[in-house]
Amino acid sequence: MTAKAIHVDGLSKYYGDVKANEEVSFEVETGEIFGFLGPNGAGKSTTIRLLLGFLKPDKGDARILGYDVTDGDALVEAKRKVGYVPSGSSFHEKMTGDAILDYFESMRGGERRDELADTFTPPLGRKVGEYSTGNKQKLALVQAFMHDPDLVVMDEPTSGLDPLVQRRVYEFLLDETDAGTTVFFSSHILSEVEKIADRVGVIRDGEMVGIEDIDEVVSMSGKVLEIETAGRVDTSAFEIEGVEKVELEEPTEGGETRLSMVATGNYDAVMKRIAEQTVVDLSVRETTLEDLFMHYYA
Ligand SMILES: Nc1ncnc2c1ncn2[C@@H]1O[C@H](COP(=O)(O)OP(=O)(O)OP(=O)(O)O)[C@@H](O)[C@H]1O
Repeated sequence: MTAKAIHVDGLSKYYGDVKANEEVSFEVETGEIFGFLGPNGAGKSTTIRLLLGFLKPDKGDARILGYDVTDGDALVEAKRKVGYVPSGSSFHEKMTGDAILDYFESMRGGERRDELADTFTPPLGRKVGEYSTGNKQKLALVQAFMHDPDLVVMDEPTSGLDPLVQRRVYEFLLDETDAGTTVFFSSHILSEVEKIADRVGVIRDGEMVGIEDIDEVVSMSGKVLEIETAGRVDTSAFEIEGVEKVELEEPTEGGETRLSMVATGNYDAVMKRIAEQTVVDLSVRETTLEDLFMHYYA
């Protein structure tokens, strides 16, 4: 049986009294994009640093590409096949981008260096101290992929990038995973995870609170309906099978009532019930990870 790209079982890490990770378990399949989602301080960077062997776990197992990250020799082997984009890359400020890439190339190869420099265009001839945050991030991406790794672990990879470059990164990652590379990335941006990930793990207070398939999340959660009606409506009007989270705002001074709900099917019954009202405004949208996020964090 081939090893999972990432295998984490019961991983726990404490900084003194501070719980950073507790009993975190998940697996990432080869070729998938796994989004690791949570707000600031949830424990994402700690998991990533444990995965790359920068920190030792207090408890639990972590394997990347089948290699035990707590075994020094295995970790060295693994790192030849793994790329890493740290959070807020901290390259040596006095070195040029080219010199930094030379250094990484000497350690583990760089057969894709030129191609990636063309894709992300960091100003390689300049010293990193003169780089903008976005340029540092571009250099980090070239560095992480230039040895053609099997697995790339990224801590908030698109922070500091403008929307156009972000899009280029998303397209690049999707192409890479089509070609068999596995991508694990952390984010606190829900729309980003939703755009590119196959699955998402949600971390809260150091604990994994949910692992969901993106397609299932979207199809399971149905449509969000927001309605504004003239006059009062009671939430009981929408006590219909397949309608959930009916919320009512206080009527405005003009007497309009705003209602929102999530419909997971049975749309005909919902629409008929809506048609009984005097509808001033109506919007329908797919549920997003934002809604999922609220589900876990509310
Ligand atoms: N070196 C450290 N010493 C003490 N506490 C730490 C240390 N590093 C992280 N923590 C704490 O551990 C918890 C998890 O932090 P971590 O950086 O892993 O979260 P994160 O989800 O990556 O957050 P962010 O999105 O802000 O980077 C937080 O409470 C944080 O304050």
